[in-house]
Amino acid sequence: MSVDWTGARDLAHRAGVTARGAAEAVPIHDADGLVLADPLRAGTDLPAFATSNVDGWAVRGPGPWRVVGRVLAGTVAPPLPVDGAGVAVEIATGAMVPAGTEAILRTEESHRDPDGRVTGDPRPAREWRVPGDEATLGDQLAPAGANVTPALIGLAAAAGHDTLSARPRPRVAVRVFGDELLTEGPARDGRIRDALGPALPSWLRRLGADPTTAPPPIRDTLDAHVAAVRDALGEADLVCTTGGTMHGPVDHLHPALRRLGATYLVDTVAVRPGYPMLLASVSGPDGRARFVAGLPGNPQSAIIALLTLVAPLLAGLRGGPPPPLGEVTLGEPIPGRGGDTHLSLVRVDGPVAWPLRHVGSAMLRGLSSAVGFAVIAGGATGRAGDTVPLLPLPLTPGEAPR
Ligand SMILES: Nc1nc2c(c(=O)[nH]1)N[C@H]1C(S)=C(S)[C@@H](COP(=O)(O)OP(=O)(O)OC[C@H]3O[C@@H](n4cnc5c(N)ncnc54)[C@H](O)[C@@H]3O)O[C@H]1N2
Ligand code: MOO
Repeated sequence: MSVDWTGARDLAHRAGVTARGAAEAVPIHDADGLVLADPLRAGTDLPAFATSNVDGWAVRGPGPWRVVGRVLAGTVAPPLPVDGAGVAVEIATGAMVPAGTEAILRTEESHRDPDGRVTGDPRPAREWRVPGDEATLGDQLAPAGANVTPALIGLAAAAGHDTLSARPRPRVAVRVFGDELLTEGPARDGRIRDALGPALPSWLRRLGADPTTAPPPIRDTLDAHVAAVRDALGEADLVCTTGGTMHGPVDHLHPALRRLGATYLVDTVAVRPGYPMLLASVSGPDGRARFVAGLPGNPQSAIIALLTLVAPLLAGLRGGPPPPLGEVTLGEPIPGRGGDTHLSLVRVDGPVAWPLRHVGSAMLRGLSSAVGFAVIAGGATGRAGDTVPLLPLPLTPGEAPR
């Protein structure tokens, strides 16, 4: 039974949330691209101690000030002594401000008298930071569910953390079905190049997964399919298969899933292209669910299945929200596909989306110059000027074709 396209995305995300593993303490150096499982809290006050913003003189009492020492960054500053006359210590940017400091005079705005004493007019504004200026111990710096970005890694380090609470990237195995597939050279003798095996790991990495290396295409026999999926389930949280989702003479995915005792979560989606996609779960040896995503063999349909089922599932497994949709205004009409959702490859120019050519489900040429798919809901038709959702391709900034 087909589910509608929005329902399929929701279902896949919820399946991921339900099956996600426990959070781990991941070293901050390995945490780039993960999702925070717990809020990030300040492990110290920031700054942790009163810290000079400038190179200069920390002074106490009236000037001219007698120099009584020097304090560099990385040391503990003794308090400034009380003296009838004024005293100063030379201070470096980043150094601890001695207790008793009343002002810091910048080096370039100070003078040394012939007797060595310091004179000058400190600026009225405080030239140092005090604990709590940026954060107080225990303050929430980022919520659970935040993406671990380079900026967040730096903040976590500054706030005293060696590890971050996150789930490791889901491991994904790819298995490509089809006796017609070549792994090198041009199409020949009725055979064509495997266009999915080489591309899927790169898409999967951009979706936050850790793809394992795909073996050569699997032979078109039921036994080979069962063995391939069983073997892949042993090494991964999710197995993405390609091809064999229909019921043709050598389409073996459904019988293989039956043999493996899989439970269907989604079996066909009311979307074009991509209709025969599926998502099933299999209980792993540890009792935790493992998943099989059946991506159709037509290459563009496979990418649609990846974005419809695999991306939300991975987001759920990683502890993140469902992947968000954008919004675009259609520059040209895009027909509907009857009761099915139509995903139409587009490029965008500002807020306006333009449909592309070469967008048949067996083609990849349109995909390679697209930023995503305009979503024309089932029963609707897209008119020029209509605002519709955009399903973006998971491209890193700067990668989007212009
Ligand atoms: N009688 C019907 N036939 C088909 C229907 C239908 O409704 N009734 N639906 C079509 C749709 S929609 C799709 S999509 C495909 C899905 O097919 P499968 O998932 O079973 O995939 P295959 O039959 O193995 O391959 C389809 C097509 O894609 C090529 N292919 C497969 N793998 C790759 C790859 N890794 N790289 C490049 N190209 C690949 C394969 O050679 C076929 O041309 O079914 C339609 N049929
Ligand atoms: O998924 Mo099929 O590509 O609708 O042609």
